[in-house]
Amino acid sequence: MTDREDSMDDDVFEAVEARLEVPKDGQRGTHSPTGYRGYQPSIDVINLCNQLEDAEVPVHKTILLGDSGVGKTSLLVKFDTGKFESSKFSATVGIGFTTKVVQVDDSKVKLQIWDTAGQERFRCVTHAYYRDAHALLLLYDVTNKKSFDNIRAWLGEIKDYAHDDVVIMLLGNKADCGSDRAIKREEGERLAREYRVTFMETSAKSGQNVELAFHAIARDLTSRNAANADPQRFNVQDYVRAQAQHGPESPQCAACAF
Ligand SMILES: Nc1nc2c(ncn2[C@@H]2O[C@H](COP(=O)(O)OP(=O)(O)OP(=O)(O)O)[C@@H](O)[C@H]2O)c(=O)[nH]1
Repeated sequence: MTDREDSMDDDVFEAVEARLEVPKDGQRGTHSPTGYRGYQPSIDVINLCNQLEDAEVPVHKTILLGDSGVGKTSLLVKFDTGKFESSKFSATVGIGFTTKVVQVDDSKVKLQIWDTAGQERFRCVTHAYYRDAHALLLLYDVTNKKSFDNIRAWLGEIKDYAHDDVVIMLLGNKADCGSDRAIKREEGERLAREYRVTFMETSAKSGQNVELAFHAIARDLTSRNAANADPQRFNVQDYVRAQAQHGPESPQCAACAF
């Protein structure tokens, strides 16, 4: 997972990194007398190769949604960089994206992940992006009851603005906040069951289930694209349950699916 494209300019959404190693100081290797051993292509050739390679990787648009402060940006940053910065809370303004390449079995899948502003005043901007979304990660904060109560309203908006077949995953974030917890895991499970969406608790701080959430989405979207070719269709809920049981994370961190 080395390729990142971004539309934001803070330290998280950095510039694109070249995936092929570019010679230092712009120096190029020279032709070897016995062939091309040691030859280094120019940066233009490297960029062209990257573009051609990119064109073959399917892109899935995924959007992070939920009230302001639930941890959408933090979750994305954790997935993208592995870092969490608790001291830094500046509300997202508008919308921006970053791109991550995820390995699904033998193939690569590109998740174009859009981070939206949770604040009400940006809703009309973000609605426009729902329409062509393939997947939606809907977050609430397990320490904030209001953010949980608002999930029904978010699901209503999704019904109004997104495609009927959009993949939805409900995430109860900040699962690391033991004593401050206001919403039990069972309440999240119940809500997810009611709306027939996959559910798990996450923590952008500890990293709990962060990789699993995005990888499950990538797998589900890949299998939906290949649905005609694969009669044994992938079931995201079974996958999440199996990963939670046998994955590297502890039982308390388990994900649930319905
Ligand atoms: N303890 C803990 N704090 C978290 C977690 N995720 C986010 N936070 C903190 O919660 C605050 C809000 O996080 P953001 O990621 O900015 O929230 P957001 O949903 O992107 O907010 P908007 O941009 O306004 O929509 C920050 O202070 C984060 O450090 C988590 O998993 N655990």
